[in-house]
Amino acid sequence: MTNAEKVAVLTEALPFMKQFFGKTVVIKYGGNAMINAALKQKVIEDIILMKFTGMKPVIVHGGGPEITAMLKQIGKQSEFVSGLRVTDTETMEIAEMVLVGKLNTEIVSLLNRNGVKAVGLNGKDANLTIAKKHLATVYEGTQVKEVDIGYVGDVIKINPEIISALLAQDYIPVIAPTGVGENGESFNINADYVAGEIAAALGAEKLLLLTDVEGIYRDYKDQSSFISTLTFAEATGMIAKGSIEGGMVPKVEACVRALAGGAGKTHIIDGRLPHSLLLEVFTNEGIGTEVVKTKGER
Ligand SMILES: Nc1ncnc2c1ncn2[C@@H]1O[C@H](COP(=O)(O)OP(=O)(O)O)[C@@H](O)[C@H]1O
Ligand SMILES: CC(=O)N[C@@H](CCC(=O)OP(=O)(O)O)C(=O)O
Repeated sequence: MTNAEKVAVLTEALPFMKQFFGKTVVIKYGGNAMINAALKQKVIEDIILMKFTGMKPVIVHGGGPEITAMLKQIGKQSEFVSGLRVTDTETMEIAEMVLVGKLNTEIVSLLNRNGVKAVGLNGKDANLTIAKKHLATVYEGTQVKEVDIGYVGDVIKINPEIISALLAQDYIPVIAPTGVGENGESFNINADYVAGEIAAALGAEKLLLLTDVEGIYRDYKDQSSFISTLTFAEATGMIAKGSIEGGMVPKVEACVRALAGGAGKTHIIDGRLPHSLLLEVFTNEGIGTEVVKTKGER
């Protein structure tokens, strides 16, 4: 790279550094970018760079594949209904061990070893994520049924004071996707939903969801149908039509929820691409699919 090119990269980043200085950015970290060690290090580096350029990153992490692997080790098969893990008492215990005990502390430790101050939280800390039982919607022919899938939770309230207190003191909060019920019971919540609710509760400038595809496709089977900007209304329409399926549904719903709750902009980006966070935040083109209230904002 020539000196002129190096300067161009830095000057291109400057307006974004100004725009996001002091602003809260929620990052949902999961999927492939979390399993692969080399990618993990790059995500951590990006978050640290974002922090040192003045942003206030908040991390919400997943860990679905790791929960599945741990359940397999104890001889338990994972079962999903409408993309959500059927969670009996034993599964809940394992999910909490993996998400809170293992993955949350791993991410916190990686950040701390790289020069920032990170603090781990789960839904029970300071009553951060209040939840109630989620009933899964299942379609059988023309019939729609609601099914009890155990300790799977819907967020009913986020108490963001602990996050705000940590951000004010320069810490990076790292949040595991569990919730607490009215009787103190634990709930397993899809991490995308937790990220969407947290972005809404904080009125975050941005919600960035890392995934294992480039972004959203109008038709998932047709790679040329990639969409770079989608409005709130278009996204809701695509879910209703069934053009967004499986693991992408909670992501898009999380974007819609975050925007409805007051977040600025939301992005679904490719976690397989090294430094995808930096490319999204600090370049004119950005990457991935942005889901926005109305077209034309930046
Ligand atoms: N319209 C769509 N555009 C892009 N991906 C889609 C679409 N519909 C369904 N998908 C699926 O959603 C998946 C992303 O969800 P998931 O695998 O749960 O992500 P992660 O593990 O990163 O949280 C993609 O790999 C893809 O198979
Ligand atoms: C209810 C439910 O399905 N919870 C998820 C929580 C973890 C998660 O969401 O992890 P990813 O973001 O890596 O998929 C699960 O048990 O897998």
